[in-house]
Amino acid sequence: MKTRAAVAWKAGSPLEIEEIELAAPKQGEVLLQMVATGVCHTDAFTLSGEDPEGIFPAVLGHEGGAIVQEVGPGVTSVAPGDHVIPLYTPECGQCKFCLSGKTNLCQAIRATQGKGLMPDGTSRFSKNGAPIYHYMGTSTFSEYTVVPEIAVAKINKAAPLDKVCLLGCGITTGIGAVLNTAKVEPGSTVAVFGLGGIGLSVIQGAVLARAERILAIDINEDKFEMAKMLGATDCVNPRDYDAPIQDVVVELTDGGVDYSFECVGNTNLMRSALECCHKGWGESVIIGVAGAGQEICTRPFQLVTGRVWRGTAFGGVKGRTQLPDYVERYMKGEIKIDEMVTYSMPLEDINRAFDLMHQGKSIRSVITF
Ligand SMILES: NC(=O)C1=CN([C@@H]2O[C@H](COP(=O)(O)OP(=O)(O)OC[C@H]3O[C@@H](n4cnc5c(N)ncnc54)[C@H](OP(=O)(O)O)[C@@H]3O)[C@@H](O)[C@H]2O)C=CC1
Ligand SMILES: N[C@@H](CCC(=O)N[C@@H](CSC=O)C(=O)NCC(=O)O)C(=O)O
Ligand SMILES: [Zn+2]
Ligand SMILES: [Zn+2]
Repeated sequence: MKTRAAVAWKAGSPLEIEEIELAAPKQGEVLLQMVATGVCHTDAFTLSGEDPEGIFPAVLGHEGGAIVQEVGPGVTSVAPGDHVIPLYTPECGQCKFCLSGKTNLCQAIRATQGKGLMPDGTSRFSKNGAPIYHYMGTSTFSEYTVVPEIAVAKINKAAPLDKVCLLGCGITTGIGAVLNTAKVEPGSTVAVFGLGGIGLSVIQGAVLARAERILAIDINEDKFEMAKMLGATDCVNPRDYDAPIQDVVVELTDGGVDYSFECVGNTNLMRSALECCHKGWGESVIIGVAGAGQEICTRPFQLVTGRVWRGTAFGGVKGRTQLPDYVERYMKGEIKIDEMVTYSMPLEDINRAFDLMHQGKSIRSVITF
């Protein structure tokens, strides 16, 4: 069949909207009709050429809300008409990682996913006979996409797909980082570095965890209003101070925070986030994704004296078993999504969504098909 998609032909160039070919789902795969997709900073990161796994041409996008159109042979857990969120972190339930009880990082199809291919080692997308690669196993910047069955979470049909698509990455990642990865306790002091879709969702998570103090840190003060609305108790712009931001936070919090979260992808900020943690017990969670060749550093003494450095992907959330409940919590008003949608636009305008993100003017843009 044909599908209208935003194709990333090469790194650093705008996406091009065009009709491309999409082959039918094979064994264990499903064909999805995309209803909406968010645009996450990770899409921009890969498009920029900084992602060591970036491969072109590709159909990017990983924050989708979709309807199952057709299922391939052997698919039993979803049927045409089901509403789903595609998962870039699948859940097979059978691999060593899924069975460990220690991680959400299912590895059943990770090798082929990282090469832009379906589990059988081929792509379903093509143009004039030449392959176009998948992205993160989801490729949501297309009216139709094919994904593995283990990479969809079936959700409540009553949920608006143009909102809950954001649970496909940003909002779940931020909330999950607090609840699953850091396991923030009531009464804690939390610092959040970077107030985009991820950082603001960390604030939501911190509120759900009943943190007492939540410091929201960003160089773009336009983000402070939303941070306060979501529950931040203090907003801090590092540019207002001469001292390094970690020293400022330590001073403001009587020795440092219990938990910090880096939500930018800046390795200097990752160091600041670690070093603003309280001696003896403070824990810092890296969420931001940094480019090829970049490395983190700190004095080992920071860890010797009890600070802990962690990282998280998709907030440690197991998509097929846990994401449907995130949707229910949104439906009950416990998780805020509508407020995070700054712009909605058709696929034709998707490059504007990237521009708005780079200009710091959007939390999330949602593309509707
Ligand atoms: N680990 C995971 O599973 C996931 C990781 N990510 C990663 O998380 C990061 C954040 O994503 P997202 O929220 O979508 O990105 P956004 O671009 O929406 O938000 C980043 C925010 O950080 C601000 N910022 C930039 N530099 C600094 C600085 N030096 N100090 C403080 N704030 C700063 C930006 O300001 P401005 O407005 O001026 O740009 C912006 O407000 C990205 O690296 C993304 O790739 C995303 C999803 C999942
Ligand atoms: N491919 C990159 C790193 C990209 C990355 O870390 N992705 C996150 C999700 S970011 C979502 O917006 C992730 O899930 N990582 C775990 C994984 O297995 O990819 C690189 O090679 O550095
Ligand atoms: Zn993302
Ligand atoms: Zn698995």
